[in-house]
Amino acid sequence: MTKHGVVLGPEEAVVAAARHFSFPPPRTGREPCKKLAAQVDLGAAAVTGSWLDSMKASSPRHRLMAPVPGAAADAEHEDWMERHPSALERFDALAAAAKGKQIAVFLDYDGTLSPIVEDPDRAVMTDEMRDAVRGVAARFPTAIVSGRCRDKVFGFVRLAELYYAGSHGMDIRGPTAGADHHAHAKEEEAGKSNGDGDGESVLCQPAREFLPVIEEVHGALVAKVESSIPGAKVENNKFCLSVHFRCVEEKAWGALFEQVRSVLKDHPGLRLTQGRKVLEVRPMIKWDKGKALEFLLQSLGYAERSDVFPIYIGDDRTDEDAFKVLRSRGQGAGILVSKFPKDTTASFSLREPAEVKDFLRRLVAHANTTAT
Ligand SMILES: O=P(O)(O)OC[C@H]1O[C@H](O[C@H]2O[C@H](CO)[C@@H](O)[C@H](O)[C@H]2O)[C@H](O)[C@@H](O)[C@@H]1O
Repeated sequence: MTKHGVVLGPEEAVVAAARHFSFPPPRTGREPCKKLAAQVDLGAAAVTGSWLDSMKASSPRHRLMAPVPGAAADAEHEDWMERHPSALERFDALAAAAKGKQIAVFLDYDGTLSPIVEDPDRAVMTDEMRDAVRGVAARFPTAIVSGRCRDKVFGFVRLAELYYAGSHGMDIRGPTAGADHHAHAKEEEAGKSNGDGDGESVLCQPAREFLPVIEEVHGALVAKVESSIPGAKVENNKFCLSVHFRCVEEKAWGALFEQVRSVLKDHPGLRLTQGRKVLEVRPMIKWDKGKALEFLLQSLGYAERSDVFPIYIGDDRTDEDAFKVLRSRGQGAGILVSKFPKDTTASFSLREPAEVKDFLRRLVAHANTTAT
């Protein structure tokens, strides 16, 4: 067995059974949260009002569910936690479900490995979190799957042994150092490499042809939105763009949306989606974090295997595409990072990045005690 063929340990199914916990938690049909599409097509929902509602709902202050007072809110939260239990509290059950299987770990960045902050350029990761991710990567194939430009997220994480899927999975690259579990990926690379001129080998860039239009729209958005809406910030994520409104007064959100829409109306090849206080401009291709997850599983040689246990941890609507892939494969565990009840396909929850760090450490500790 390679050091990554670690088998997670024994017995905990008994504990899970004692708690009447099924894995993954079933859909009950009583999910009360307001339905929020992970991605909303601009053309289909080109009504400022509905976008504004959606933009407000991306703020915890506005919550994602109809507001309910006091005790009712507590009951609602409890009900949500029952359907999306803490991955830390149910760690033993999770480990039991992974027993004998090859674990692979997929991690979103913002809101998962680093706390959400006002300035996107300052969303740094702590050294403790880096150590935890390093520990996981030494045990299991590990990938960062982020909306950020790949270089930028690498700049934050700085671990060469990981896979990186930047630009919402539209820019995937394998490890540049220190891993022995990448034989399959290397083979894939030979067939699919798509050099980007920087001398690095790239595994997958399905939106390459959109680079010029993304550049053009970036310039137009900076000129139009940043200059007229105080606090707005346009971030170039290479194959997609982020228009941040975290620091924009709420009364200007409608104007910001209208300006973005006016720039995009001349570019039917692009679509608009939404994240946490951010509008995301993306190529109109069928590619998202879920596709990136499938691509990575395929590259690792895991796609057809039933003894694989992918763990995906993310906090945002765009991570739902990956959670859905796990649900439809009936494999692994999706873990949503959120303090608030949200409509999600994830099976488990963690409250914040600090809990993600604890979970990753626990995963490694457990692997260390059960490794043969
Ligand atoms: O997929 P992710 O790694 O979660 O990236 C999604 C977006 O994250 C960043 O924006 C978010 O985090 C910022 C820093 O905490 C925050 O200021 C912003 O409001 C959030 O939306 C990043 O800046 C975007 O480019 C990513 O698309």
